[in-house]
Amino acid sequence: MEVNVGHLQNLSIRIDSGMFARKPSGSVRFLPPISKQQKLPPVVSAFQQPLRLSNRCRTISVGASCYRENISGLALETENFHPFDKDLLLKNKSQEVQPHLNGKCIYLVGMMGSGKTTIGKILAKELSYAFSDSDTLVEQEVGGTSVAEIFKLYGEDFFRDKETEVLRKLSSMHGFVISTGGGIVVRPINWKYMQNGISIWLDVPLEALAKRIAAVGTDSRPLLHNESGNGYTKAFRRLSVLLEERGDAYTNANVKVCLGSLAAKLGLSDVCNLTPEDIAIEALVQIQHFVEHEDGYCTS
Ligand SMILES: Nc1ncnc2c1ncn2[C@@H]1O[C@H](COP(=O)(O)OP(=O)(O)O)[C@@H](O)[C@H]1O
Ligand SMILES: O=C(O)C1=C[C@@H](OP(=O)(O)O)[C@@H](O)[C@H](O)C1
Repeated sequence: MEVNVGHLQNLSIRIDSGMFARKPSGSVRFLPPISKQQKLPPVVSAFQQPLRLSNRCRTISVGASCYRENISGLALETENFHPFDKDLLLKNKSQEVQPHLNGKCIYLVGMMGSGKTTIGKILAKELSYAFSDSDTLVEQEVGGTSVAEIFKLYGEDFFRDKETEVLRKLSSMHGFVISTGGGIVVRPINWKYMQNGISIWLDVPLEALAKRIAAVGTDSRPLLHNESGNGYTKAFRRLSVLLEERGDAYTNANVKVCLGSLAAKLGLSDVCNLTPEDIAIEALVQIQHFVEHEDGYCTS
């Protein structure tokens, strides 16, 4: 069997079945010569699996998951198989990155609805870290009062003070992935606390943010109240203003995961087609780059 596997930027390769070693699980691994010949670093796995119809799955005949610099993986061609084994890629990348973190906390920053909680939970699980959410910690500090109630009863400044206090406490911790509130970036002192860990900005286009928020409603997000119009329009309008105010602050993060660029890299026309796993893998790739520069270690 011979198949075409993908286009990694300008690179197009052909792989034939003689280069595969089959594993009992049904997945196959590339034998070493392929990476040497093609100067491709670790091609993590290739596999075949039965047709699964889902709007997140393209159907192809062979899946290959590979990693090359900041290209997380891709495969194309013919019929009936999932593009690549994201779970395996996620696991391998986490295992590669984890020892170099030295227990440093990971802070996810980004606008409301950017996926900090969703991606944070995946990263925590894969890195064997604990997961925490600064909004939840603030709520606990205020005797179990919800963020929306805190805003209503005590105002935003009170909330921000509590948020900073929570971050100060977290800054002495290890082994946590922390999903922060979208506005945490506005106070410079908060960046000082986050400097003890690695901060990751999830940069998501406004349209996608507004869609996600419209789908879940704005009840828990007081800064999105007081707007007229339907859910999407309300969220879009308010988020535009907030992004205008905060856009620069997010760029302080150590690492940026830009969903627009990631979708383009994976050949997807819309960021809405990116799965949380795609985004988590990209976050790990970018963390790895950051740690490499910081520590001078190299994985390839
Ligand atoms: N990659 C994604 N694709 C589609 N929906 C997502 C994605 N990431 C998060 N969501 C959804 O968007 C909403 C907001 O996500 P969440 O993780 O709570 O964001 P944040 O913590 O940044 O406010 C949730 O309903 C979540 O299920
Ligand atoms: O952007 C903001 O200022 C806020 C974001 C919210 O957190 P999420 O980003 O988790 O929704 C929460 O902290 C509060 O409603 C204020």
